[in-house]
Amino acid sequence: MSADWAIRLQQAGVTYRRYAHPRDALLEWVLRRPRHQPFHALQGLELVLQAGDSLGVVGDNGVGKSTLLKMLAGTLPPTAGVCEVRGRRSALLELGTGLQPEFSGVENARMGLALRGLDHTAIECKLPEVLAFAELGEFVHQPVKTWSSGMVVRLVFAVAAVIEPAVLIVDEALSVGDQYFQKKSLDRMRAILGNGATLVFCSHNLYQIREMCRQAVWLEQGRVRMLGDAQTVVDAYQDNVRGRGNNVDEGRGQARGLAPTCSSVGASPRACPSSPFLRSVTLNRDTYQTHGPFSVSIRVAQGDRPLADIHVGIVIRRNDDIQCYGISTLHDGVYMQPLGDGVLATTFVIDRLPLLSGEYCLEVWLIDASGVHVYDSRERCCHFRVQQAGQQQGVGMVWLPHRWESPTVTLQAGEVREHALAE
Ligand SMILES: Nc1ncnc2c1ncn2[C@@H]1O[C@H](COP(=O)(O)OP(=O)(O)OP(=O)(O)O)[C@@H](O)[C@H]1O
Repeated sequence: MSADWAIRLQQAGVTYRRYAHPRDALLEWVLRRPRHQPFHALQGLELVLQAGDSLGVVGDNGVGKSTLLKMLAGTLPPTAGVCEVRGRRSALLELGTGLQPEFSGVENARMGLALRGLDHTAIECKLPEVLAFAELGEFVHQPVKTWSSGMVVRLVFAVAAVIEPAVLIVDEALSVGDQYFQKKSLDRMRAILGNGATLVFCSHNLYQIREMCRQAVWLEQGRVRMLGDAQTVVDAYQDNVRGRGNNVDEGRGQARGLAPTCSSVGASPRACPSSPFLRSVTLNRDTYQTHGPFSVSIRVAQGDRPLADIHVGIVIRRNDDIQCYGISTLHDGVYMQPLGDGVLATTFVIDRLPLLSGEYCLEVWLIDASGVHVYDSRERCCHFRVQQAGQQQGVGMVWLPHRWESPTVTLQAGEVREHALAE
């Protein structure tokens, strides 16, 4: 094992005490007799994370992800085994953890920095940076109990991020921030990683896990089901979820609910309603032929974002929810073209559509240059039908390029079967 480890778990576990009734905890303490059931939230975790590495944590609800992050953050000691973390750690856990609701934002920021080991001089030095990052304006002087959850996460992330931790631990909390702050936070996390810190990141947004993390761990009922490179682990987890017939958030969760889908507003099957960012997604027709041309026109508002920071991702999905294909301008290395008036446009073209008969729809995302942040999205929009000429094009979902190889046989009339069998 390399000496450069930042996190080391050896048979680590956490067992909670579960009480049938809240008063049982008090009675247990007073009577000195157990009145709880032990619940093993984490068991036998073995993990070594090298300094500078990044680990995503995935798994269903209630499998122990937050418990693991709390243990790594030091707020919940393991009840079994060993959990070691090297260097200054900073954690963004459940929303509002450690905040004093009656204190103002500034007072909470000071307290947060002190809890992370900064002395008075260092706190006063870092405080302006925290406040500038959080961008809360005059609200920082108000008690945090009057804040929205998005404002709370701004302050908590700012405190967690500005101290340049050796180990940064981020739980799902980021998802309550607005789009602007989510992007800012993800960019900051990348910068911290780039400076050599170690990251542990838990999210139900698997796209973000894939993009942010080199490794991932999949937890199941408090145990490690799989540990390895993020792509492999996330793919395996998604396969497992799909196998159970559930939908899994592949990364559009952030943008979910931002705008109505076509079907929900009863719009034309070929065009999606506009929104501030994704102005229009338009199909040139509503029925296509297998091997015929297919194109989608997309227009977006540039806003104040640089051209290089605006990319479009597109997914074709069949009506049984199978994702047929997804690609983006980012992955293809192309940029949208300005049309004037702050509008950018591109057309996604398939010259010979390989899809076979069926009903399909589109998903379109507007993403940034890191590929992590989603500015806007449309889900299950622009429904269309594909018709194939007949069985000669095959059965299934998609026509695959193919050929049949067999020895050349020259057959004479009347000797078809004998000759073919002799071969
Ligand atoms: N303080 C506690 N006392 C008893 N049981 C707890 C306590 N905290 C969590 N648990 C239980 O431990 C298990 C793991 O909880 P945890 O919050 O770590 O799951 P999670 O994977 O983060 O879930 P989610 O994705 O829903 O946030 C759950 O069954 C939960 O009910």
